[in-house]
This record gives sequence, structure tokens and C-alpha cells, in this order.
Amino acid sequence: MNSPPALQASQLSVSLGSGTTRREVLSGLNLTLRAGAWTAIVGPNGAGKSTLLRALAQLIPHQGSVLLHGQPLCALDPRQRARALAWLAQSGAGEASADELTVYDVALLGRLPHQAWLAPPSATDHAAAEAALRQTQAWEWRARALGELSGGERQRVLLARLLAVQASVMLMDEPLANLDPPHQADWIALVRALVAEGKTVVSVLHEISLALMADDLVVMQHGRIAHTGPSAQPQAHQTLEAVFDHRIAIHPLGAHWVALPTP
Ligand SMILES: Nc1ncnc2c1ncn2[C@@H]1O[C@H](COP(=O)(O)OP(=O)(O)OP(=O)(O)O)[C@@H](O)[C@H]1O
Repeated sequence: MNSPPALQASQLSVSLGSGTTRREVLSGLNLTLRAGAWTAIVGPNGAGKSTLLRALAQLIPHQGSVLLHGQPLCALDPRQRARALAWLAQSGAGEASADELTVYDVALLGRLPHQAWLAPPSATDHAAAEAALRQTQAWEWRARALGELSGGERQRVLLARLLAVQASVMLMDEPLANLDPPHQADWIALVRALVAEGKTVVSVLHEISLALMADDLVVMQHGRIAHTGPSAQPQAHQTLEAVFDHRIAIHPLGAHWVALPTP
């Protein structure tokens, strides 16, 4: 029997703002995200990518349903949900409160959903935090305060916190922001390794050439899904060029594709 999708959203709608500025940002989306695959969500600024990710993570009020491995997400208690579904916010969003913490303690925060109320971290928690910091090459900064780090260094620590959760589904909003090209390549290798272990990675990306390396693409425009399917499909490429008003063109390069700005 096929395993259920990692995430399945039905008739997902989100309205944001208040009073006269309130408007529907996502309109009745239906979306299936395969388990054990890497899906990249792409589209122009304001298309609703972050809003979709936040709604999938149950971080904002929404209408419609979201199933996690076939189970309604809203039926899980918050700790169960936090163990199953890990979240990396857009760079800097809501993280200033962690600036005083050491890098090591930030990674340990990823273990909170595994810990009993007020219980100290276990040996397993410490091992998971260390392994995650080593995976993102952030271990050497473990005694430094998060607030002292550069944007890219900070991003790698926050990625380690997400990895420390050891969730089966990982949602990442612009995980490559601030990373230099070698660390972007490391991130892709890491995602490939996670997927090979059976994990599911869903990432909002602005780096279209890198998004084209994902297994699946979700192309968004104006709060709707313009296309979803394997990233190798010509239809995916045509839709991508169209949602960016043909200001990009997608070209083959070896076994991959690159998106280049058109003059
Ligand atoms: N709190 C809010 N109140 C009102 N409108 C909002 C709010 N947050 C986001 N929006 C609007 O919702 C739309 C979708 O925003 P969202 O951040 O999901 O887009 P995005 O595709 O992630 O964009 P970007 O590529 O610029 O990060 C935008 O038009 C944005 O202005």
C-alpha cells in the first residue's frame, strides 16, 4: 500500500490584515506534498508562499483542513505536532528573543517538544543538538551568543535547531537566505541526505535554479497554485517563466536546469 502524503491541504484559505485592509491571501488551495521527497515552493513576491507554509505549520488561522501523514493536524496536541513537523522561519522573523542564548542552547531548543515539563535535557537531547550543530558546521560556535553571529552563521544555527527536532516533516521558509554558495550546496546535500532517510522537506526558495533541483515544485501566483508536480516537467518550467512575466528563462545545464534573467 502507498504511504499517505506527508501533507495534504484541502480548501485552504487564509485572510490577513484587519478592518478595511483585511483580504484573502490564500484562496481555497488544494495541495498534496509527497512523503520522502523535497518540494520547493516558488513564485513572485507576495504570491503567498510564506503564508502557505505558515498555514501548513498551523501557525496562523486558516480555513480548510491539513492532514499530516493522513491524520488531521488539528487533532494532534501541540507537542506531538512540534515533534512531527519542524519549522524554520524566514530569516530573523521572531528570533530576536534568542539573541542572548548560546548557539548550543538555541540548538537544544529544538528538543523542547521531546522533554517532559521542566525536565532537564536528556543525554539523547544533548546528542541530537550536537549532531545537528555538526551537520550545519556550527559546532565550533557553540559557546557564542546567537546575536553575535553573521546572517549566514545565524541561519546555520537556526537550521541546526530545526534538525535537532528530528521531525519527519520539515518546513523551511527561505533557508538559503544569507548562505554563501558553498553553504547553499551543503544545504542541498543535507536535504538530499534527509530525503534519503525518508524525511520530507518543504522549502520556500527564491533561488529558482536551486529550486529546480527539488523533486517537486509548487509554483504560486496571486494566492493560488499555478502548477504542482515534478520539477523536471516542461509544464513546470513554462509556468515558472509565465508567473515571472517571462523575466526569467529556464535552460538545461547538464542534468539540471538554470533560470537566468532575460534582458
Ligand atoms: N499580516 C498581514 N496583513 C495583511 N497582509 C499580509 C500580512 N502578511 C502578508 N500579507 C500579504 O499577503 C500576501 C502574501 O504574503 P506572503 O508573505 O505569503 O508572500 P510571499 O510569496 O512569501 O512573498 P515574498 O516572496 O515577498 O516573501 C502579500 O500580498 C502580503 O502583502
